Amino acid sequence: MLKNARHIFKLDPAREITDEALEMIAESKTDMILVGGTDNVTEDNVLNALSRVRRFSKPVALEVTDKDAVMPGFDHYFIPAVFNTTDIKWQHGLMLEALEEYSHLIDYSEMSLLPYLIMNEDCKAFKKAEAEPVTMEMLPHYVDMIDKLYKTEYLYIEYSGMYGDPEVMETVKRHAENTHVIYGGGITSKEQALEMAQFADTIVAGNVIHDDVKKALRTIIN
Ligand SMILES: CC(C)=CCC/C(C)=C/CC/C(C)=C/CC/C(C)=C/CC/C(C)=C/CC/C(C)=C/CC/C(C)=C/COP(=O)(O)OP(=O)(O)O
Ligand SMILES: O=P(O)(O)OC[C@@H](O)CO
Ligand SMILES: [Mg+2]
Repeated sequence: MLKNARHIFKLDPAREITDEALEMIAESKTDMILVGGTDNVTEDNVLNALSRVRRFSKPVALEVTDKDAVMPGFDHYFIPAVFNTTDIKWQHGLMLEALEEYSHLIDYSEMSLLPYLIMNEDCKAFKKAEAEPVTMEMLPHYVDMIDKLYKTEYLYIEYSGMYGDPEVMETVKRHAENTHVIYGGGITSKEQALEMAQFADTIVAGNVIHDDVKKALRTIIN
């Protein structure tokens, strides 16, 4: 489902969105809605987001950032793994804890690993995941490692909250030969969406749906 998506809206369950705005998002030409956020993600607000989005036919997936805020009903589940972390717990430690507790509930056919490189040093996810900066010198090595050694299905280049550097994305595109590249961060216009879509297989617009839904709709490139 993500493999065929060119454009995704990320809905933060911890942020407000009106019914009218949600309907505009869900009935738009975006390929998928991904529910996820870095903090204050709870069982209650994820359930609320799911039940509101489920009134529409748009595919909806959950990006799991808290093992206790997962529930049946999503079309797919993405499990983030931060590759530029300084603490292994953000790459697979918390995942193992979740598996230890919930393995009896897990259907692996509906879950995918979502490897992250978090580029915006000021964003919440960078701080939470105890990430370290990825320099231009190291970037090709990170991407080669993920693409050619780990051979992961996906690679998410995360600039959450700020528009990213096209030069970074051009380097990512050159080195990611097989992995499906997702770009997210600061997209608020069609021009930005088109620019990043040159380098990424999928682009994600998040905060703009909560800030200005009409602007958000203009980021759809499908
Ligand atoms: C019924 C059913 C399906 C049962 C499944 C059972 C179950 C509980 C399975 C759990 C599976 C599992 C292995 C879970 C692991 C969960 C886990 C703890 C993963 C670690 C998450 C992680 C690495 C978080 C770090 C931060 C991060 C990478 C976040 C993602 C990016 C993101 C959402 C950015 C946007 O954040 P936002 O809040 O919008 O911030 P801004 O201020 O910048 O906008
Ligand atoms: O919220 P924005 O900055 O659009 O970023 C989208 C997404 O990459 C966040 O995980
Ligand atoms: Mg956000």
